[in-house]
Amino acid sequence: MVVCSKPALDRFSLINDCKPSTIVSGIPVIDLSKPDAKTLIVKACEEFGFFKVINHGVPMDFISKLESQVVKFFSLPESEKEKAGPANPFGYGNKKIGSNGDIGWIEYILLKSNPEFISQKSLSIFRENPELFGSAVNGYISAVKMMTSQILELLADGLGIEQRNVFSKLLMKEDSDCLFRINHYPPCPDVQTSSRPNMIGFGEHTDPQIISVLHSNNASGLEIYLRDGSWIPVPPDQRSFFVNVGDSLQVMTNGRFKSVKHRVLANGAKSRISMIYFGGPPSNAKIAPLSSLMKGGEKSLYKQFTWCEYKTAAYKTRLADNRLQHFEKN
Ligand SMILES: C=C1C[C@]23C[C@@]1(O)CC[C@H]2[C@@]12CC[C@H](O)[C@@](C)(C(=O)O1)[C@H]2[C@@H]3C(=O)O
Ligand SMILES: O=C(O)CCC(=O)C(=O)O
Ligand SMILES: [Fe+2]
Repeated sequence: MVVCSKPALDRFSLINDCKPSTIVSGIPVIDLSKPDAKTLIVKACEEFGFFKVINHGVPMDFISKLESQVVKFFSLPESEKEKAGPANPFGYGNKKIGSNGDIGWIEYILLKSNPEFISQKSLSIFRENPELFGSAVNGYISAVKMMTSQILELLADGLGIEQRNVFSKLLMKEDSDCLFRINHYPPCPDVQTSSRPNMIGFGEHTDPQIISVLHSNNASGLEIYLRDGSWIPVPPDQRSFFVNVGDSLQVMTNGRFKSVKHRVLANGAKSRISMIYFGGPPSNAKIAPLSSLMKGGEKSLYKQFTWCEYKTAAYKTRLADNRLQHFEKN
Protein backbone atom coordinates (compact mmCIF):
# COMPACT_ATOMS: atom_id res chain seq x y z
CA MET A 1 0.00 0.00 0.00
CA VAL A 2 1.23 3.49 -0.79
CA VAL A 3 1.08 5.67 2.29
CA CYS A 4 0.93 9.41 1.75
CA SER A 5 3.46 11.26 3.83
CA LYS A 6 1.99 13.95 6.09
CA PRO A 7 3.99 16.80 4.45
CA ALA A 8 2.71 15.72 1.01
CA LEU A 9 -0.90 15.86 2.16
CA ASP A 10 -0.38 19.15 4.01
CA ARG A 11 0.32 20.87 0.72
CA PHE A 12 -3.29 20.30 -0.30
CA SER A 13 -6.19 22.20 1.18
CA LEU A 14 -8.97 19.76 1.80
CA ILE A 15 -12.62 20.64 1.88
CA ASN A 16 -13.12 20.71 5.61
CA ASP A 17 -10.13 22.77 6.66
CA CYS A 18 -11.38 26.22 5.69
CA LYS A 19 -14.31 28.58 6.04
CA PRO A 20 -16.19 29.77 2.93
CA SER A 21 -14.86 32.91 1.31
CA THR A 22 -16.49 36.15 2.43
CA ILE A 23 -14.85 38.29 -0.27
CA VAL A 24 -17.37 40.21 -2.35
CA SER A 25 -16.27 39.39 -5.86
CA GLY A 26 -18.83 40.84 -8.24
CA ILE A 27 -19.64 37.35 -9.50
CA PRO A 28 -23.36 36.46 -9.60
CA VAL A 29 -24.43 34.04 -6.89
CA ILE A 30 -27.49 31.85 -7.54
CA ASP A 31 -29.32 30.29 -4.63
CA LEU A 32 -30.95 27.22 -6.18
CA SER A 33 -33.49 27.05 -3.34
CA LYS A 34 -34.95 30.50 -4.12
CA PRO A 35 -37.90 31.10 -6.48
CA ASP A 36 -36.02 33.85 -8.37
CA ALA A 37 -33.22 31.43 -9.36
CA LYS A 38 -34.44 31.03 -12.96
CA THR A 39 -34.52 34.77 -13.64
CA LEU A 40 -31.13 35.34 -12.04
CA ILE A 41 -29.53 32.43 -13.93
CA VAL A 42 -30.65 33.89 -17.26
CA LYS A 43 -29.30 37.32 -16.27
CA ALA A 44 -25.97 35.82 -15.17
CA CYS A 45 -25.63 33.85 -18.42
CA GLU A 46 -26.36 36.98 -20.46
CA GLU A 47 -24.01 39.26 -18.55
CA PHE A 48 -21.13 36.94 -17.55
CA GLY A 49 -21.65 33.45 -18.97
CA PHE A 50 -20.64 32.45 -15.46
CA PHE A 51 -22.12 32.17 -11.96
CA LYS A 52 -21.65 30.63 -8.56
CA VAL A 53 -24.25 28.21 -7.17
CA ILE A 54 -25.19 27.85 -3.50
CA ASN A 55 -27.76 25.54 -1.89
CA HIS A 56 -26.98 23.17 -4.72
CA GLY A 57 -28.08 19.95 -3.04
CA VAL A 58 -24.85 18.04 -3.73
CA PRO A 59 -23.90 16.38 -0.42
CA MET A 60 -20.57 17.74 0.90
CA ASP A 61 -19.71 14.18 1.81
CA PHE A 62 -19.59 13.18 -1.89
CA ILE A 63 -17.21 16.05 -2.58
CA SER A 64 -14.86 15.37 0.32
CA LYS A 65 -14.76 11.60 -0.38
CA LEU A 66 -13.67 12.22 -3.94
CA GLU A 67 -11.23 14.98 -2.98
CA SER A 68 -9.42 12.75 -0.53
CA GLN A 69 -9.04 10.03 -3.20
CA VAL A 70 -7.77 12.66 -5.64
CA VAL A 71 -5.23 14.01 -3.13
CA LYS A 72 -3.95 10.47 -2.60
CA PHE A 73 -3.60 9.93 -6.34
CA PHE A 74 -1.71 13.17 -6.99
CA SER A 75 0.59 12.46 -4.03
CA LEU A 76 1.83 9.24 -5.69
CA PRO A 77 5.31 9.22 -7.29
CA GLU A 78 5.29 10.47 -10.90
CA SER A 79 6.26 7.00 -12.16
CA GLU A 80 3.07 5.54 -10.60
CA LYS A 81 0.82 8.30 -11.96
CA GLU A 82 2.27 7.87 -15.44
CA LYS A 83 0.98 4.30 -15.49
CA ALA A 84 -2.48 5.88 -15.86
CA GLY A 85 -1.38 8.01 -18.82
CA PRO A 86 -1.13 9.50 -21.30
CA ALA A 87 -4.41 11.44 -21.46
CA ASN A 88 -4.74 10.55 -25.10
CA PRO A 89 -7.65 10.71 -25.11
CA PHE A 90 -8.37 9.67 -21.48
CA GLY A 91 -6.21 9.15 -18.41
CA TYR A 92 -3.42 10.98 -16.59
CA GLY A 93 -1.74 13.99 -18.18
CA ASN A 94 1.05 16.26 -17.04
CA LYS A 95 1.79 19.78 -18.39
CA LYS A 96 0.53 19.03 -21.93
CA ILE A 97 -3.07 20.10 -22.51
CA GLY A 98 -4.72 18.71 -25.64
CA SER A 99 -2.55 17.66 -28.56
CA ASN A 100 -1.75 20.95 -30.27
CA GLY A 101 1.14 22.29 -28.21
CA ASP A 102 -0.58 23.87 -25.19
CA ILE A 103 1.18 23.48 -21.85
CA GLY A 104 0.44 24.62 -18.32
CA TRP A 105 1.57 24.27 -14.71
CA ILE A 106 -0.83 21.38 -14.23
CA GLU A 107 -1.35 17.65 -13.92
CA TYR A 108 -4.77 16.11 -14.45
CA ILE A 109 -7.02 13.15 -15.06
CA LEU A 110 -9.43 13.31 -18.00
CA LEU A 111 -12.33 10.84 -18.15
CA LYS A 112 -15.57 10.08 -19.98
CA SER A 113 -18.30 10.57 -17.42
CA ASN A 114 -20.19 7.29 -17.82
CA PRO A 115 -20.10 4.85 -14.87
CA GLU A 116 -18.87 1.77 -16.77
CA PHE A 117 -15.98 3.70 -18.33
CA ILE A 118 -14.99 5.12 -14.95
CA SER A 119 -15.10 1.77 -13.16
CA GLN A 120 -12.96 0.24 -15.89
CA LYS A 121 -10.48 3.12 -16.07
CA SER A 122 -10.14 3.27 -12.25
CA LEU A 123 -8.28 -0.04 -12.44
CA SER A 124 -5.36 1.70 -14.13
CA ILE A 125 -5.75 5.08 -12.39
CA PHE A 126 -5.88 4.17 -8.76
CA ARG A 127 -4.41 0.70 -8.49
CA GLU A 128 -4.23 0.95 -4.71
CA ASN A 129 -8.02 0.88 -4.35
CA PRO A 130 -9.82 1.13 -7.71
CA GLU A 131 -13.29 0.35 -6.30
CA LEU A 132 -13.08 3.17 -3.76
CA PHE A 133 -11.85 5.62 -6.39
CA GLY A 134 -14.44 4.50 -8.98
CA SER A 135 -17.35 4.71 -6.56
CA ALA A 136 -16.23 8.15 -5.30
CA VAL A 137 -16.04 9.47 -8.90
CA ASN A 138 -19.36 7.89 -9.92
CA GLY A 139 -21.19 9.10 -6.79
CA TYR A 140 -19.91 12.64 -7.32
CA ILE A 141 -20.77 12.72 -11.03
CA SER A 142 -24.31 11.42 -10.57
CA ALA A 143 -25.06 14.11 -7.93
CA VAL A 144 -23.48 16.89 -10.03
CA LYS A 145 -25.34 15.69 -13.12
CA MET A 146 -28.68 15.99 -11.28
CA MET A 147 -27.84 19.52 -10.20
CA THR A 148 -26.72 20.41 -13.75
CA SER A 149 -29.98 19.12 -15.16
CA GLN A 150 -31.91 21.23 -12.63
CA ILE A 151 -29.90 24.32 -13.64
CA LEU A 152 -30.56 23.67 -17.35
CA GLU A 153 -34.30 23.29 -16.70
CA LEU A 154 -34.37 26.54 -14.73
CA LEU A 155 -32.53 28.14 -17.62
CA ALA A 156 -35.09 26.95 -20.19
CA ASP A 157 -37.91 28.07 -17.92
CA GLY A 158 -36.28 31.46 -17.34
CA LEU A 159 -35.95 31.90 -21.11
CA GLY A 160 -39.68 31.22 -21.48
CA ILE A 161 -39.16 27.96 -23.43
CA GLU A 162 -42.13 25.62 -23.08
CA GLN A 163 -40.05 22.45 -23.34
CA ARG A 164 -38.24 22.64 -19.99
CA ASN A 165 -35.88 19.78 -20.85
CA VAL A 166 -34.73 21.22 -24.18
CA PHE A 167 -31.13 21.55 -22.87
CA SER A 168 -31.09 18.98 -20.06
CA LYS A 169 -32.25 16.10 -22.28
CA LEU A 170 -29.05 16.47 -24.31
CA LEU A 171 -26.95 15.59 -21.24
CA MET A 172 -29.24 12.91 -19.88
CA LYS A 173 -29.20 10.64 -22.94
CA GLU A 174 -27.41 7.30 -22.73
CA ASP A 175 -25.00 8.35 -25.50
CA SER A 176 -24.36 11.92 -24.26
CA ASP A 177 -20.72 12.99 -24.60
CA CYS A 178 -20.05 14.29 -21.09
CA LEU A 179 -16.52 14.47 -19.67
CA PHE A 180 -15.03 14.72 -16.22
CA ARG A 181 -11.71 16.39 -15.51
CA ILE A 182 -9.73 16.53 -12.28
CA ASN A 183 -6.98 19.17 -12.31
CA HIS A 184 -4.12 19.58 -9.88
CA TYR A 185 -2.04 22.77 -9.98
CA PRO A 186 0.98 22.24 -7.70
CA PRO A 187 2.39 25.32 -5.92
CA CYS A 188 4.68 27.05 -8.39
CA PRO A 189 8.12 28.08 -7.01
CA ASP A 190 8.56 30.74 -9.75
CA VAL A 191 5.39 32.51 -8.59
CA GLN A 192 6.63 32.42 -5.01
CA THR A 193 9.95 34.04 -5.93
CA SER A 194 8.13 36.46 -8.27
CA SER A 195 10.36 35.45 -11.18
CA ARG A 196 7.15 34.52 -13.07
CA PRO A 197 4.24 36.09 -11.16
CA ASN A 198 1.70 35.24 -13.89
CA MET A 199 2.68 31.64 -14.61
CA ILE A 200 -0.19 29.95 -16.45
CA GLY A 201 -1.82 26.88 -14.93
CA PHE A 202 -4.46 26.46 -17.66
CA GLY A 203 -4.39 28.91 -20.58
CA GLU A 204 -7.33 31.10 -21.56
CA HIS A 205 -10.11 29.31 -23.43
CA THR A 206 -13.83 28.72 -23.68
CA ASP A 207 -15.31 25.27 -23.06
CA PRO A 208 -16.82 23.68 -26.20
CA GLN A 209 -19.71 21.86 -24.49
CA ILE A 210 -23.14 23.14 -23.36
CA ILE A 211 -22.28 23.74 -19.73
CA SER A 212 -19.38 23.12 -17.34
CA VAL A 213 -19.77 22.73 -13.58
CA LEU A 214 -16.67 23.26 -11.47
CA HIS A 215 -15.76 22.59 -7.87
CA SER A 216 -12.39 23.53 -6.36
CA ASN A 217 -10.62 23.45 -3.04
CA ASN A 218 -9.84 26.76 -1.39
CA ALA A 219 -6.80 27.66 -3.51
CA SER A 220 -7.25 30.63 -5.85
CA GLY A 221 -6.22 30.82 -9.52
CA LEU A 222 -9.38 30.78 -11.65
CA GLU A 223 -10.11 34.00 -13.54
CA ILE A 224 -12.88 34.95 -15.94
CA TYR A 225 -12.78 37.48 -18.76
CA LEU A 226 -15.32 40.28 -18.72
CA ARG A 227 -16.82 42.02 -21.74
CA ASP A 228 -14.96 45.23 -20.75
CA GLY A 229 -11.67 43.44 -21.45
CA SER A 230 -10.62 42.79 -17.85
CA TRP A 231 -9.76 39.54 -16.10
CA ILE A 232 -11.28 39.08 -12.67
CA PRO A 233 -10.25 36.51 -10.08
CA VAL A 234 -12.91 34.09 -8.89
CA PRO A 235 -12.49 33.71 -5.11
CA PRO A 236 -12.54 29.99 -4.35
CA ASP A 237 -15.42 28.64 -2.28
CA GLN A 238 -15.39 24.95 -1.55
CA ARG A 239 -19.03 24.93 -0.41
CA SER A 240 -20.21 26.13 -3.83
CA PHE A 241 -20.08 25.21 -7.50
CA PHE A 242 -19.18 27.49 -10.42
CA VAL A 243 -20.98 27.22 -13.76
CA ASN A 244 -19.63 28.19 -17.21
CA VAL A 245 -21.70 28.71 -20.35
CA GLY A 246 -20.06 26.62 -23.11
CA ASP A 247 -19.83 27.34 -26.87
CA SER A 248 -22.77 25.03 -27.69
CA LEU A 249 -25.11 26.94 -25.37
CA GLN A 250 -23.94 30.18 -26.97
CA VAL A 251 -25.03 28.79 -30.34
CA MET A 252 -28.36 27.37 -29.08
CA THR A 253 -29.24 30.80 -27.65
CA ASN A 254 -28.09 32.51 -30.89
CA GLY A 255 -25.43 34.44 -28.98
CA ARG A 256 -27.75 35.67 -26.23
CA PHE A 257 -25.53 33.79 -23.80
CA LYS A 258 -21.77 34.00 -24.37
CA SER A 259 -19.39 31.18 -23.54
CA VAL A 260 -17.11 32.65 -20.90
CA LYS A 261 -13.38 32.91 -21.52
CA HIS A 262 -11.48 31.70 -18.45
CA ARG A 263 -7.99 30.70 -17.35
CA VAL A 264 -6.12 29.53 -14.28
CA LEU A 265 -3.00 31.26 -12.93
CA ALA A 266 -0.54 29.13 -10.98
CA ASN A 267 -0.58 29.63 -7.22
CA GLY A 268 2.70 30.31 -5.43
CA ALA A 269 1.72 28.82 -2.11
CA LYS A 270 -1.08 26.29 -2.35
CA SER A 271 -2.07 23.26 -4.38
CA ARG A 272 -5.26 23.90 -6.34
CA ILE A 273 -7.55 20.95 -7.03
CA SER A 274 -10.50 21.45 -9.37
CA MET A 275 -13.06 18.95 -10.62
CA ILE A 276 -15.11 19.82 -13.67
CA TYR A 277 -18.11 18.09 -15.19
CA PHE A 278 -18.50 19.03 -18.87
CA GLY A 279 -22.07 18.51 -20.08
CA GLY A 280 -21.96 17.67 -23.79
CA PRO A 281 -24.64 16.30 -26.16
CA PRO A 282 -24.62 13.00 -28.09
CA SER A 283 -22.32 12.96 -31.15
CA ASN A 284 -25.18 13.11 -33.65
CA ALA A 285 -27.08 15.93 -31.85
CA LYS A 286 -27.73 18.92 -34.09
CA ILE A 287 -26.56 22.20 -32.57
CA ALA A 288 -28.28 25.32 -33.90
CA PRO A 289 -30.12 28.33 -32.48
CA LEU A 290 -33.46 27.26 -31.00
CA SER A 291 -36.35 28.51 -33.14
CA SER A 292 -38.40 29.11 -29.96
CA LEU A 293 -35.83 31.73 -28.93
CA MET A 294 -35.67 33.62 -32.21
CA LYS A 295 -37.71 36.77 -31.97
CA GLY A 296 -39.59 37.98 -35.06
CA GLY A 297 -37.19 38.23 -37.97
CA GLU A 298 -34.10 37.41 -35.91
CA LYS A 299 -31.46 35.79 -38.13
CA SER A 300 -29.43 32.77 -37.08
CA LEU A 301 -25.82 33.78 -36.39
CA TYR A 302 -24.53 30.22 -36.79
CA LYS A 303 -24.62 27.40 -39.33
CA GLN A 304 -26.11 24.18 -37.98
CA PHE A 305 -23.58 21.51 -37.04
CA THR A 306 -23.50 18.22 -35.19
CA TRP A 307 -21.65 17.94 -31.89
CA CYS A 308 -19.32 15.44 -33.58
CA GLU A 309 -18.44 17.99 -36.30
CA TYR A 310 -17.82 20.72 -33.72
CA LYS A 311 -15.75 18.54 -31.44
CA THR A 312 -13.62 17.27 -34.31
CA ALA A 313 -12.90 20.86 -35.40
CA ALA A 314 -12.42 22.10 -31.81
CA TYR A 315 -9.87 19.44 -30.94
CA LYS A 316 -7.67 20.61 -33.84
CA THR A 317 -7.41 24.09 -32.32
CA ARG A 318 -5.14 25.62 -29.67
CA LEU A 319 -6.70 26.53 -26.32
CA ALA A 320 -6.93 30.29 -26.93
CA ASP A 321 -8.43 29.99 -30.45
CA ASN A 322 -11.96 31.16 -31.21
CA ARG A 323 -13.52 27.81 -32.04
CA LEU A 324 -16.92 29.13 -33.12
CA GLN A 325 -15.53 31.37 -35.85
CA HIS A 326 -15.79 28.69 -38.57
CA PHE A 327 -19.44 28.10 -37.75
CA GLU A 328 -20.52 31.75 -37.87
CA LYS A 329 -22.70 32.89 -40.76
CA ASN A 330 -21.23 35.80 -42.71
C1 LIG B 1 -6.14 22.49 -26.68
C2 LIG B 1 -7.20 21.76 -26.45
C3 LIG B 1 -7.49 21.08 -25.14
C4 LIG B 1 -8.99 20.81 -25.26
C5 LIG B 1 -9.04 20.36 -26.72
C6 LIG B 1 -8.33 21.51 -27.39
O1 LIG B 1 -7.86 21.21 -28.69
C7 LIG B 1 -9.30 22.72 -27.44
C8 LIG B 1 -10.38 22.61 -26.33
C9 LIG B 1 -9.79 22.11 -25.01
C10 LIG B 1 -10.85 21.76 -23.94
C11 LIG B 1 -11.20 22.89 -22.96
C12 LIG B 1 -12.29 22.41 -22.00
C13 LIG B 1 -11.99 21.01 -21.44
O2 LIG B 1 -10.97 21.10 -20.46
C14 LIG B 1 -11.56 20.04 -22.56
C15 LIG B 1 -11.46 18.61 -22.04
C16 LIG B 1 -12.47 20.17 -23.72
O3 LIG B 1 -13.46 19.51 -23.99
O4 LIG B 1 -12.05 21.20 -24.55
C17 LIG B 1 -10.28 20.59 -23.19
C18 LIG B 1 -9.60 19.76 -24.30
C19 LIG B 1 -8.55 18.79 -23.75
O5 LIG B 1 -7.91 19.06 -22.72
O6 LIG B 1 -8.33 17.77 -24.41
O1 LIG C 1 -9.11 24.22 -13.05
C1 LIG C 1 -9.89 25.15 -13.19
O2 LIG C 1 -10.24 25.89 -12.30
C2 LIG C 1 -10.46 25.41 -14.58
C3 LIG C 1 -10.03 24.37 -15.58
C4 LIG C 1 -10.71 24.49 -16.89
O3 LIG C 1 -11.10 25.56 -17.29
C5 LIG C 1 -10.90 23.29 -17.71
O4 LIG C 1 -10.48 22.19 -17.28
O5 LIG C 1 -11.50 23.41 -18.79
FE1 LIG D 1 -12.40 25.36 -19.02
